[in-house]
Amino acid sequence: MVQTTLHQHSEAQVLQGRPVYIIDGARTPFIKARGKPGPFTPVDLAVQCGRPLLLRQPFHPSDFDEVILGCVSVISDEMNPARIAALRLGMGDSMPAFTVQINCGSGMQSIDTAYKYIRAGNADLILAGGAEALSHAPLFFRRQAVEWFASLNRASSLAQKIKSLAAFKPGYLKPVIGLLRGLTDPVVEMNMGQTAEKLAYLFDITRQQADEYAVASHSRLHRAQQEGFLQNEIEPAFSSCGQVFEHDDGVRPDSSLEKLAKLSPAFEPPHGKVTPGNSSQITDGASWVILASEDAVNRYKLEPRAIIKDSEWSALSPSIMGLGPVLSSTAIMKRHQLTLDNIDLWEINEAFAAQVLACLKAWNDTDFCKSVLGLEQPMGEMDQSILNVDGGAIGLGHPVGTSGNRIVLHLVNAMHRLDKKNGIATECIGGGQGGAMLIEKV
Ligand SMILES: CC(=O)SCCNC(=O)CCNC(=O)[C@H](O)C(C)(C)COP(=O)(O)OP(=O)(O)OC[C@H]1O[C@@H](n2cnc3c(N)ncnc32)[C@H](O)[C@@H]1OP(=O)(O)O
Repeated sequence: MVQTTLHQHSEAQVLQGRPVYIIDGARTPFIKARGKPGPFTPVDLAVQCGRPLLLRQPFHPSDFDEVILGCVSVISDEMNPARIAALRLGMGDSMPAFTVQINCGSGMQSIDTAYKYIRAGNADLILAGGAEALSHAPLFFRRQAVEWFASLNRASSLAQKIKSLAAFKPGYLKPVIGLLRGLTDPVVEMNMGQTAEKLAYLFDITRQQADEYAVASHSRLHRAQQEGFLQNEIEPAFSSCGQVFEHDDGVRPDSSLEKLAKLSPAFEPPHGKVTPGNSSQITDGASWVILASEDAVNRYKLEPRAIIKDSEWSALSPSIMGLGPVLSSTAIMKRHQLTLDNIDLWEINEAFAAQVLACLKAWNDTDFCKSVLGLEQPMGEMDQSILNVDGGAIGLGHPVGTSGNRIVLHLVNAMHRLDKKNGIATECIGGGQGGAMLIEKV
């Protein structure tokens, strides 16, 4: 049984303040990390999609009040990537900018921070994004190697230097892969894939169910690409050596249950259910959303696309972090007296197929809904035809600091295309948290 309880902010605390609108947004194509640093750093990616986004606005880039950017794996040449991106985007020396990090929630945290600033009257126009280049995740030396380098550095005489050099062991050169460390929770000592395995076990998700979900995810994304549903959110990215990236390149249109069934478990061999085929991919990408107050809308004659109605963050054991969307979305639904059926479209970030399916099962589980969510009745079954309608991170990839931003951007676009009134974008967060936003089409 899952041991956690829903902690909810009070209604009075969250439902006051000025309306906050989503005006526009753009992202790069998501580019699969292929075992070596990709062509773009996080700031490069943020600038690639930020430039065309800013150029099409009726106001000057310096008219923003603030830039907020989510980024998990900040590289050492780009400390505070938000500020570097703002400067490279021509927003001016006086543009304040800060970077937020809440693991996989970072790209949504930037939107939520902007939402709360504007709602409270502290700002009128904010550029909020996420940028991640997982292909650039660092390699570390192990501790013994760092100590050896330090002793070599300290050696002042020739004799000391020779002594230090003689102490070198070839094993010191074996790197520690920063990405693997970053995707492992240090408190429960489980990597993210193992947390999905735990949910598969707790909620009895079969390998076939996870694979079926993954096949559907690839096929929805492929259809969205073919039909041009993603064209109004993707801006091409141009590398310095002339490569042009126009499409998300992780999609495998030929995915089938037979092919996926052949893949070995990635995290709990030999019997685990989480494989490379039903996990989110390791990917580079960036996304931005522009948020504005009513004053800014009137001042610049903007056309709002959506209004942010509410947001919620929740926390639970890191070992079951994948249930974060259930907690945070339910808190919002309770506050607005909504049921699963009242939400027209859902974006649940696909960290793992088993994790998304566990969320759906949790909402339909009487004991879970009673003991964890404090509900008399289960929330019920979600209609999967309104969930991740154009695929998700299994096919697209999951640049961790960006995905939360992308799902909000995409939800708004999908609500307009399908003429749907409201939607929830939600995600699980490594370390044991969840984030959700309730969005309404304007
Ligand atoms: C809070 C959160 O959001 S937690 C989530 C955070 N993110 C993560 O934890 C990342 C999870 N994912 C991973 O760690 C990695 O993707 C792994 C370890 C599962 C797999 O890594 P890789 O082996 O590099 O995966 P890769 O995508 O290259 O697939 C390996 C092979 O599987 C096979 N494969 C994968 N997907 C498919 C598919 N849909 N159909 C057929 N074959 C497939 C292919 O043979 C592929 O090799 P190829 O690309 O040479 O053809």
